[in-house]
Amino acid sequence: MDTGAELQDVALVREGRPVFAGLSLRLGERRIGLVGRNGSGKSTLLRLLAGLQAPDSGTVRVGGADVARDRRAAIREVGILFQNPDHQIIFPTVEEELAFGLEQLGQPRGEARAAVAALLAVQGLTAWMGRSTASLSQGQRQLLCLLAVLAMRPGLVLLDEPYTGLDLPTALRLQRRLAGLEQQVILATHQPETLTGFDRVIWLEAGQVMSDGAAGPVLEAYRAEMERLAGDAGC
Ligand SMILES: Nc1ncnc2c1ncn2[C@@H]1O[C@H](COP(=O)(O)OP(=O)(O)OP(=O)(O)O)[C@@H](O)[C@H]1O
Repeated sequence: MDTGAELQDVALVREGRPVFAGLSLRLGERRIGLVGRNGSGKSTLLRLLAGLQAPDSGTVRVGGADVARDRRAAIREVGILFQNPDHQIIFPTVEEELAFGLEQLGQPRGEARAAVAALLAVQGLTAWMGRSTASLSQGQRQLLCLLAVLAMRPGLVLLDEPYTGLDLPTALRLQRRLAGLEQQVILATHQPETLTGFDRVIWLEAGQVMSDGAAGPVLEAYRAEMERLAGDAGC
Protein backbone atom coordinates (compact mmCIF):
# COMPACT_ATOMS: atom_id res chain seq x y z
CA MET A 1 0.00 0.00 0.00
CA ASP A 2 1.19 3.54 -0.77
CA THR A 3 1.93 5.60 2.30
CA GLY A 4 2.68 9.28 2.72
CA ALA A 5 1.90 12.06 0.30
CA GLU A 6 3.33 13.16 -3.00
CA LEU A 7 3.03 16.26 -5.17
CA GLN A 8 4.13 15.87 -8.77
CA ASP A 9 4.79 18.93 -10.89
CA VAL A 10 1.98 20.91 -9.26
CA ALA A 11 1.03 24.26 -10.75
CA LEU A 12 -1.63 26.59 -9.38
CA VAL A 13 -2.63 30.13 -10.27
CA ARG A 14 -4.93 32.14 -8.01
CA GLU A 15 -6.44 35.43 -9.12
CA GLY A 16 -4.00 35.63 -12.00
CA ARG A 17 -0.91 35.08 -9.82
CA PRO A 18 1.08 31.84 -9.77
CA VAL A 19 1.18 30.29 -6.31
CA PHE A 20 3.02 27.11 -7.36
CA ALA A 21 4.77 26.38 -10.65
CA GLY A 22 6.04 22.83 -11.01
CA LEU A 23 6.28 21.94 -7.32
CA SER A 24 7.25 18.31 -6.64
CA LEU A 25 7.62 16.90 -3.13
CA ARG A 26 7.66 13.41 -1.67
CA LEU A 27 6.34 13.65 1.90
CA GLY A 28 6.98 10.43 3.78
CA GLU A 29 8.41 11.45 7.15
CA ARG A 30 6.27 11.14 10.27
CA ARG A 31 6.71 14.77 11.38
CA ILE A 32 7.11 17.47 8.75
CA GLY A 33 7.11 21.22 9.47
CA LEU A 34 6.37 23.99 6.96
CA VAL A 35 7.77 27.47 7.47
CA GLY A 36 7.79 30.55 5.29
CA ARG A 37 6.75 34.17 5.22
CA ASN A 38 3.18 35.40 4.78
CA GLY A 39 1.87 34.38 1.39
CA SER A 40 4.64 31.85 0.72
CA GLY A 41 2.09 29.08 0.08
CA LYS A 42 1.93 27.05 3.32
CA SER A 43 -1.87 27.06 3.70
CA THR A 44 -2.37 26.47 0.00
CA LEU A 45 -0.05 23.47 0.13
CA LEU A 46 -2.09 22.05 3.03
CA ARG A 47 -5.33 22.65 1.13
CA LEU A 48 -3.90 20.84 -1.90
CA LEU A 49 -2.91 17.90 0.30
CA ALA A 50 -6.41 17.78 1.81
CA GLY A 51 -7.95 17.81 -1.68
CA LEU A 52 -9.78 21.06 -0.86
CA GLN A 53 -7.97 22.78 -3.68
CA ALA A 54 -7.31 21.09 -7.03
CA PRO A 55 -4.06 21.93 -8.82
CA ASP A 56 -4.33 23.48 -12.30
CA SER A 57 -1.89 20.80 -13.45
CA GLY A 58 0.12 18.04 -11.82
CA THR A 59 -1.11 15.60 -9.20
CA VAL A 60 -1.43 15.40 -5.42
CA ARG A 61 -1.64 11.90 -3.98
CA VAL A 62 -2.10 10.81 -0.38
CA GLY A 63 -1.93 7.11 0.46
CA GLY A 64 -2.01 6.52 -3.30
CA ALA A 65 -5.31 8.41 -3.80
CA ASP A 66 -5.68 11.46 -6.05
CA VAL A 67 -7.25 13.64 -3.33
CA ALA A 68 -8.61 16.37 -5.61
CA ARG A 69 -10.57 13.84 -7.69
CA ASP A 70 -11.46 11.23 -5.09
CA ARG A 71 -13.17 13.20 -2.31
CA ARG A 72 -14.19 10.09 -0.41
CA ALA A 73 -10.61 8.86 -0.24
CA ALA A 74 -9.45 12.35 0.76
CA ILE A 75 -11.88 12.43 3.70
CA ARG A 76 -10.71 8.97 4.76
CA GLU A 77 -6.97 9.61 4.35
CA VAL A 78 -6.51 13.24 5.42
CA GLY A 79 -7.66 15.38 8.34
CA ILE A 80 -7.05 19.12 8.36
CA LEU A 81 -7.09 21.50 11.31
CA PHE A 82 -7.56 25.08 10.13
CA GLN A 83 -6.01 28.03 11.89
CA ASN A 84 -9.36 29.44 12.92
CA PRO A 85 -11.76 26.95 14.55
CA ASP A 86 -14.64 29.27 13.63
CA HIS A 87 -14.12 28.19 10.02
CA GLN A 88 -14.43 24.53 10.99
CA ILE A 89 -17.17 24.23 13.61
CA ILE A 90 -20.62 24.06 12.06
CA PHE A 91 -22.87 22.28 14.58
CA PRO A 92 -24.53 23.60 17.74
CA THR A 93 -23.32 20.79 20.02
CA VAL A 94 -20.01 19.00 20.57
CA GLU A 95 -21.67 15.62 20.01
CA GLU A 96 -23.08 16.60 16.62
CA GLU A 97 -19.81 18.20 15.56
CA LEU A 98 -17.83 15.07 16.34
CA ALA A 99 -20.41 12.61 14.95
CA PHE A 100 -20.81 14.41 11.61
CA GLY A 101 -17.56 13.20 10.02
CA LEU A 102 -18.18 9.61 11.09
CA GLU A 103 -21.68 9.68 9.60
CA GLN A 104 -20.14 11.09 6.40
CA LEU A 105 -17.92 8.03 6.33
CA GLY A 106 -21.03 5.87 6.41
CA GLN A 107 -21.33 4.99 10.11
CA PRO A 108 -24.95 4.67 11.26
CA ARG A 109 -25.99 7.48 13.64
CA GLY A 110 -26.11 5.26 16.76
CA GLU A 111 -22.61 3.89 16.12
CA ALA A 112 -21.21 7.34 15.42
CA ARG A 113 -22.66 8.69 18.69
CA ALA A 114 -21.22 5.73 20.63
CA ALA A 115 -17.79 6.36 19.05
CA VAL A 116 -18.01 10.04 20.04
CA ALA A 117 -18.89 9.13 23.61
CA ALA A 118 -15.89 6.78 23.75
CA LEU A 119 -13.55 9.40 22.26
CA LEU A 120 -14.62 12.02 24.79
CA ALA A 121 -14.34 9.54 27.66
CA VAL A 122 -10.71 8.76 26.73
CA GLN A 123 -9.97 12.50 26.80
CA GLY A 124 -11.68 12.91 30.20
CA LEU A 125 -14.23 15.15 28.47
CA THR A 126 -17.49 13.21 28.90
CA ALA A 127 -19.09 16.42 30.21
CA TRP A 128 -18.63 17.93 26.72
CA MET A 129 -21.08 15.47 25.11
CA GLY A 130 -24.15 17.75 25.09
CA ARG A 131 -22.27 21.00 25.44
CA SER A 132 -22.96 23.86 23.08
CA THR A 133 -20.01 24.60 20.77
CA ALA A 134 -20.66 28.34 21.16
CA SER A 135 -19.92 28.06 24.91
CA LEU A 136 -16.37 26.77 24.36
CA SER A 137 -13.33 29.04 24.67
CA GLN A 138 -10.94 29.52 21.74
CA GLY A 139 -8.55 26.86 23.06
CA GLN A 140 -11.42 24.44 23.72
CA ARG A 141 -12.75 25.04 20.20
CA GLN A 142 -9.29 24.31 18.80
CA LEU A 143 -9.20 21.06 20.80
CA LEU A 144 -12.71 20.15 19.58
CA CYS A 145 -11.54 20.61 15.98
CA LEU A 146 -8.53 18.40 16.63
CA LEU A 147 -10.76 15.72 18.19
CA ALA A 148 -13.08 15.93 15.16
CA VAL A 149 -10.05 15.28 12.93
CA LEU A 150 -8.80 12.40 15.09
CA ALA A 151 -12.26 10.80 15.30
CA MET A 152 -11.98 10.09 11.58
CA ARG A 153 -8.68 8.21 12.09
CA PRO A 154 -6.94 9.73 9.06
CA GLY A 155 -3.44 8.54 8.18
CA LEU A 156 -2.30 12.13 7.62
CA VAL A 157 -3.07 15.09 9.90
CA LEU A 158 -2.53 18.60 8.52
CA LEU A 159 -2.26 21.47 10.97
CA ASP A 160 -2.34 25.14 9.98
CA GLU A 161 -0.96 27.39 12.73
CA PRO A 162 -2.46 25.26 15.50
CA TYR A 163 -1.05 27.40 18.35
CA THR A 164 -2.18 30.84 17.23
CA GLY A 165 -4.34 32.58 19.80
CA LEU A 166 -3.85 29.95 22.51
CA ASP A 167 -2.51 30.78 25.96
CA LEU A 168 0.78 29.12 26.86
CA PRO A 169 -0.56 26.19 28.96
CA THR A 170 -3.20 25.42 26.31
CA ALA A 171 -0.60 25.59 23.53
CA LEU A 172 1.80 23.34 25.46
CA ARG A 173 -0.98 20.82 26.16
CA LEU A 174 -1.92 20.81 22.48
CA GLN A 175 1.76 20.40 21.54
CA ARG A 176 2.02 17.35 23.84
CA ARG A 177 -1.17 15.90 22.38
CA LEU A 178 0.14 16.37 18.84
CA ALA A 179 3.52 14.87 19.74
CA GLY A 180 1.72 11.73 20.93
CA LEU A 181 -0.23 11.18 17.70
CA GLU A 182 0.55 7.98 15.87
CA GLN A 183 -0.38 9.58 12.54
CA GLN A 184 1.81 11.37 10.04
CA VAL A 185 1.69 15.13 10.78
CA ILE A 186 2.43 18.10 8.52
CA LEU A 187 2.35 21.38 10.47
CA ALA A 188 2.57 24.91 9.06
CA THR A 189 3.67 27.59 11.49
CA HIS A 190 5.27 30.97 12.11
CA GLN A 191 6.61 29.59 15.40
CA PRO A 192 9.74 27.64 14.38
CA GLU A 193 10.44 26.63 17.98
CA THR A 194 7.35 24.37 17.86
CA LEU A 195 9.07 22.27 15.16
CA THR A 196 12.04 21.24 17.28
CA GLY A 197 12.56 17.49 16.98
CA PHE A 198 10.61 17.21 13.72
CA ASP A 199 12.01 14.75 11.16
CA ARG A 200 12.00 17.30 8.36
CA VAL A 201 11.29 20.99 7.80
CA ILE A 202 10.45 22.59 4.44
CA TRP A 203 10.96 26.33 4.04
CA LEU A 204 8.75 27.84 1.32
CA GLU A 205 9.39 31.18 -0.30
CA ALA A 206 6.97 32.45 -2.97
CA GLY A 207 5.77 28.92 -3.68
CA GLN A 208 9.26 27.49 -4.06
CA VAL A 209 11.31 25.33 -1.74
CA MET A 210 14.11 27.49 -0.28
CA SER A 211 15.41 24.75 1.98
CA ASP A 212 14.36 21.22 2.85
CA GLY A 213 15.93 18.84 5.32
CA ALA A 214 16.62 18.14 8.98
CA ALA A 215 14.82 20.56 11.34
CA GLY A 216 17.99 22.00 12.96
CA PRO A 217 19.83 23.40 9.93
CA VAL A 218 16.69 24.45 8.00
CA LEU A 219 15.30 26.38 10.97
CA GLU A 220 18.68 27.98 11.67
CA ALA A 221 18.93 29.21 8.07
CA TYR A 222 15.29 30.39 8.15
CA ARG A 223 15.76 32.36 11.39
CA ALA A 224 18.98 33.95 10.10
CA GLU A 225 17.24 35.07 6.90
CA MET A 226 14.20 36.43 8.79
CA GLU A 227 16.53 38.42 11.07
CA ARG A 228 18.41 39.74 8.06
CA LEU A 229 15.14 40.85 6.45
CA ALA A 230 14.00 42.52 9.67
CA GLY A 231 17.32 44.40 9.74
CA ASP A 232 16.95 45.45 6.08
CA ALA A 233 13.49 46.84 6.84
CA GLY A 234 15.07 49.05 9.52
CA CYS A 235 12.90 47.52 12.26
N1 LIG B 1 -8.54 32.72 -1.50
C1 LIG B 1 -7.51 33.17 -2.22
N2 LIG B 1 -7.72 33.81 -3.39
C2 LIG B 1 -6.69 34.27 -4.13
N3 LIG B 1 -5.39 34.12 -3.81
C3 LIG B 1 -5.14 33.48 -2.65
C4 LIG B 1 -6.17 32.97 -1.81
N4 LIG B 1 -5.59 32.39 -0.72
C5 LIG B 1 -4.26 32.54 -0.90
N5 LIG B 1 -3.99 33.19 -2.05
C6 LIG B 1 -2.66 33.56 -2.56
O1 LIG B 1 -1.86 32.39 -2.55
C7 LIG B 1 -0.53 32.72 -2.12
C8 LIG B 1 -0.16 31.80 -0.97
O2 LIG B 1 -1.01 32.09 0.13
P1 LIG B 1 -1.07 31.14 1.40
O3 LIG B 1 -2.26 31.59 2.21
O4 LIG B 1 -1.00 29.74 0.97
O5 LIG B 1 0.29 31.52 2.14
P2 LIG B 1 0.76 31.22 3.62
O6 LIG B 1 2.19 30.85 3.52
O7 LIG B 1 -0.16 30.25 4.27
O8 LIG B 1 0.61 32.64 4.27
P3 LIG B 1 0.33 33.06 5.81
O9 LIG B 1 1.58 32.76 6.55
O10 LIG B 1 0.07 34.53 5.67
O11 LIG B 1 -0.88 32.29 6.29
C9 LIG B 1 -0.53 34.20 -1.79
O12 LIG B 1 0.01 34.89 -2.88
C10 LIG B 1 -1.98 34.53 -1.62
O13 LIG B 1 -2.23 35.85 -2.00
